[in-house]
Amino acid sequence: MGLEEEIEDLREEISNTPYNKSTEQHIGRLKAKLAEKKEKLERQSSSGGGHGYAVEKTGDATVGLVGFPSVGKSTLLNALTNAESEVGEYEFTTLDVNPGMLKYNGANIQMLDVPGLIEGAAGGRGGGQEVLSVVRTTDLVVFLLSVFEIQHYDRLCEELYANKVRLDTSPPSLSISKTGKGGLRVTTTDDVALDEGTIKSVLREHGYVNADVTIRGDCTIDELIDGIQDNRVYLPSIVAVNKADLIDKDYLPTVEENLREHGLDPEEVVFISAEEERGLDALKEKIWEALGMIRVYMDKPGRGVDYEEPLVLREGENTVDDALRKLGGSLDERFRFARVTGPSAKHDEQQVGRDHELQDEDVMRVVARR
Ligand SMILES: Nc1nc2c(ncn2[C@@H]2O[C@H](COP(=O)(O)OP(=O)(O)OP(=O)(O)O)[C@@H](O)[C@H]2O)c(=O)[nH]1
Repeated sequence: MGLEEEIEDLREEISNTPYNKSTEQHIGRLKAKLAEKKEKLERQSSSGGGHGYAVEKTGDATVGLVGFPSVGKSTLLNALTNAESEVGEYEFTTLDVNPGMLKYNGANIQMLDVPGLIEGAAGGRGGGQEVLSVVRTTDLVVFLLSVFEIQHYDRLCEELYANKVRLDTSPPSLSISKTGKGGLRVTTTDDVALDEGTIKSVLREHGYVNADVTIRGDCTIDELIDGIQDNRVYLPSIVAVNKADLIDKDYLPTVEENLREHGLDPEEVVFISAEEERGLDALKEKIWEALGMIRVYMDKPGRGVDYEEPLVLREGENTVDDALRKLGGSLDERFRFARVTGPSAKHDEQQVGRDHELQDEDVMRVVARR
């Protein structure tokens, strides 16, 4: 039996087995087997080369624009990114991915129009796999849906999931250290609902015989497998609904209902018209927030505060130390302390060290040795 057939058989068995406490361990083993075989198949099919796009990332962050053909991706990209702006030199192995630079709040946000994300893309048909691999390198996924085709959202999510992109969730807290003997020793926090037997059988299918394993926080079998295989990408996502100009007020409740049916909150999506350039400010703001971007205005000796070109940081990389690294030059070595005024400061001109976490719209002056 070939790998593909084995995968099909496993899929069928999983879907035919009811999930309950008594079958959990069995399902765990099947799912782990399936995941391993899928990995193997992927390794085989990718060994022919030609995999992956070379996308040169540039700017403060990169956004992948994902949607079905003709939803208006190119129109939106043109509307959001300034054609005159310096887009820079990009090296693409093909021209299928169109880059553009969105300038917002002083930040340069690289936008990649990712076309060709079509049915079966994650299965490797139609070259979609390479395109999907571009999405894995971005910092944020922006789904673009047509106001008439909200249902496409499910399909897009499935394609990304199959390509190991996990949206709006974090990896399971899992640590595995191999030991020489003693079998599998599993420690979990109280909130972990998975059975120890299930956890062990999933680990065994992945080749672990002797190991100390700790899991903190509840997770599903699939999330556990994600954590063990350790090659998933975790990204935030937002949804924009395009062609809003084509509907009138009476149709809006229908769209909202469709959104809810597909697990989307109408309050959270951004309605836009790329063609008429409406709703774009709200979309830019949403992108900014989802990327967790932070502006720091530098107070430069003798030149005052530069409000035009802030230093742009991201949440999680927003300490004074991160700022120094991004500023470059010798400032890092000569740093003595910084003075910060703004949201992160207890008072104006607060003296802070390298560990201080900056917030959006702080003003910072670096005091350095000469
Ligand atoms: N009415 C209306 N039409 C739009 C809007 N945005 C895009 N269109 C139209 O929809 C069609 C497809 O737009 P594109 O921007 O080429 O779509 P795309 O997603 O880039 O399509 P592919 O290149 O096939 O992936 C064009 O005829 C656009 O003029 C919109 O907001 N309102």
